[in-house]
Amino acid sequence: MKTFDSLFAELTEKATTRPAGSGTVAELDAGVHAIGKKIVEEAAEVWMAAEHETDEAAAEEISQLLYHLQVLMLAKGLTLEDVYAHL
Ligand SMILES: N=c1c2ncn([C@@H]3O[C@H](COP(=O)(O)OP(=O)(O)OP(=O)(O)O)[C@@H](O)[C@H]3O)c2ncn1[C@@H]1O[C@H](COP(=O)(O)O)[C@@H](O)[C@H]1O
Repeated sequence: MKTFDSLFAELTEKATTRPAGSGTVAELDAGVHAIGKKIVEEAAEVWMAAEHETDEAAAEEISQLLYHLQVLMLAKGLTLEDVYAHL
């Protein structure tokens, strides 16, 4: 099973090697403004799923929000340590 750290390592590799067809590369190319909008959209989906859908649906939406947060971290050049320092 993937973890937050292993996904970040995978996305870091994608950002470096830029394989064709990678959604991560496309999102990084779209820029911080577009990624930020995606985060807001996914956060709303997390909220709605938590209130009105199953626990599984909420967990899936949370995973998507975590993914987009990681893409934003990469776009900004932030590391896991930069974020963990504030936990
Ligand atoms: N975990 C994720 C992940 N979570 C969410 N997403 C993206 O976020 C979108 C969220 O989907 P929604 O359900 O909100 O649907 P949507 O709003 O219609 O989606 P879009 O129209 O924006 O594509 C998905 O379509 C994916 O593009 C993800 N994209 C990739 N990953 C993982 O990231 C890794 C690298 O992926 P690639 O860069 O695509 O190779 C792989 O391990 C993937 O499993």
